[in-house]
Amino acid sequence: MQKLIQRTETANTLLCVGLDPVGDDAQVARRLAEVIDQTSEYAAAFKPNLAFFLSRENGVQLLKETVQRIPKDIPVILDGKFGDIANTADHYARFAYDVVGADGVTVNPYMGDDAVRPFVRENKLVFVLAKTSNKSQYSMQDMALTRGGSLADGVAKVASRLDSEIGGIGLVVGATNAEAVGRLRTLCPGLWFLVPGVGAQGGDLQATLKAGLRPNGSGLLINTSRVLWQAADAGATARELVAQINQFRAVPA
Ligand SMILES: O=C(O)c1cc(=O)[nH]c(=O)n1[C@@H]1O[C@H](COP(=O)(O)O)[C@@H](O)[C@H]1O
Repeated sequence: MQKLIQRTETANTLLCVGLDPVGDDAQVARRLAEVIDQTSEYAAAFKPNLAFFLSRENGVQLLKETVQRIPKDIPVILDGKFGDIANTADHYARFAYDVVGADGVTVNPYMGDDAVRPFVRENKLVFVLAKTSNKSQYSMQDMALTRGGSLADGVAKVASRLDSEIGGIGLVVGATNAEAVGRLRTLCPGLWFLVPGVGAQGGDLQATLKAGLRPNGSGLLINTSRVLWQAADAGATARELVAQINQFRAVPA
């Protein structure tokens, strides 16, 4: 968390550069290097999505090389949406942190908090899926709990409790539903939110920032992946996104 806060403050950015590489192997290695080098200056974090690496031969090697190329002061969140019993989760955690060298992960909390705990380590970030950006998320995440609120609200409460107990927990909240961003911000005033869905999925950047920024102008990591991968000039696109985001942030005291 310290690394993330330090990076967002030093570089004055909340942009998370998503790395979802598509193309043939030679193209992909070249393009990954290009996107990382061009966007580093503007990146608060990088988020490689594991699926896009595992879908190719030598994907783990490519992922390791990708993480090694990222400047050491920028946190890397491995988006694996991991979620299994603690014994198995421990192996996913070893993969993410010890093999790949990530600073954080995304975790699916469906199996309960013992599926999340193995990812908590000193200086690591664990982003728990709460209200996702996809179209059919509501069929699960809006389900009413007998104790009140929705399943997404319940996840937010568990995440808050875990964070105060062991620290290092954030939420994944899609930018496609600004109202939900605001609701979860009310439930979890202090947590960092990883927010995908801006760009290719059509999320409303302005409404998301308005609903989710903490009063100090931080607390959100705005992710975009395809937009940067496909950009003719990824650096200029990242710079423009940071400028748009910073317009809505409170001026630091
Ligand atoms: O956990 C995620 O990062 C995630 C959660 C979510 O609710 N929605 C979502 O799109 N994502 C991921 O964020 C990235 C979005 O990519 P773009 O739509 O291309 O910006 C992909 O890697 C998704 O897997």
